[in-house]
Amino acid sequence: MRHFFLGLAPPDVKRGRQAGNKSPLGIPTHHSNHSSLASLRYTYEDGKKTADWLLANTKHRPKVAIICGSGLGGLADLLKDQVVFEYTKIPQFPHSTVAGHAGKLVFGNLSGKPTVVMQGRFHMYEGYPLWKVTFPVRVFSLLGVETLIVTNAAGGLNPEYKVGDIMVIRDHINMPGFAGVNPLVGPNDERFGARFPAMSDAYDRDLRKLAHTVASEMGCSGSLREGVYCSLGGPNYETIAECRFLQRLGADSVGMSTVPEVIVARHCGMRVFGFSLITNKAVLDYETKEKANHAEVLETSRQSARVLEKLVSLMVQRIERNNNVA
Ligand SMILES: O=P(O)(O)O[C@@H]1C[C@H](O)[C@@H](CO)O1
Ligand SMILES: Nc1nc2[nH]cnc2c(=O)[nH]1
Repeated sequence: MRHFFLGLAPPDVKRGRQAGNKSPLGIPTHHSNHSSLASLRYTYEDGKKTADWLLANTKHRPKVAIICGSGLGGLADLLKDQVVFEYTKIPQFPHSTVAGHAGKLVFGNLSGKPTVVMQGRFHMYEGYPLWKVTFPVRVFSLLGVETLIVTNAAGGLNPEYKVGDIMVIRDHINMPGFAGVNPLVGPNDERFGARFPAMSDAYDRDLRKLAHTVASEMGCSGSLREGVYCSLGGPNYETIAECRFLQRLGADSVGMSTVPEVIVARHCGMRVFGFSLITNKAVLDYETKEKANHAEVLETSRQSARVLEKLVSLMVQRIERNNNVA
């Protein structure tokens, strides 16, 4: 295993056409108007610079990328012939700030397939704008990744779901998107994708089918669900009224991530598959004393991670080049 501690100070993010004061996360603290905010983003060239740096520092050429949810980073340990980069050492990469997100990018072979795994993702509630949250996905696309697998820890809204169940994501509800909070807001660079991408087929049908096949071969189809994931901004967990509202909207699980990554991946033509691990039941009853908390989320992830890891690695084994499933 090789670790990179090259001591490179991450170069400054492009600030569009605007200079200004910045917070420690590189987020501007003063904006003159909305349009200067919209032009503040990584450019295609920024993504290329980071991708080229990674390609120069590893011989791996991944076709599959996996983003690990809270407490689910153990998946990266299954990779053979690892090359590990700390996020803090990768030019322009944001840094992880949440417990259960190690902040490492791991390249290697998973089930014999060249794969890159994010041990830790970025969330809007950490103070990152969505163009930063989703930067790694564009870097993956520039690395040549064709398939993105996302995992997350989520609250179960569907009354049938139990803690420890794994939900194949069939579809999502982008709650912040209803208010215009979307990673694709701002000038569109056609080199990544079209101005108005469709999202009706965001989660690949063949990969969803494959997940059910693999789960039944593993003998765990009883705890495999399929449903709709709803993403909120966080960081607070939901009120009871919000949980009831989301249930009525048709959401089966609720979390604080994933959707921006999926939107950006679909925008640049990647095939997407996702799992929610149901780490806690959403609180729907005013009489209960139960409350969601991150320690419980991490503990459930720890207990159920092995099954999810096996599911993912068996699925990767069957993903062929050019988006086929073996
Ligand atoms: O990164 P994910 O979506 O797995 O993490 C979830 C959402 C919050 O970050 C955290 C709350 O417990 O878990
Ligand atoms: N928003 C939200 N995110 C979660 N992540 C894990 N559990 C939950 C939850 O109940 N709500």
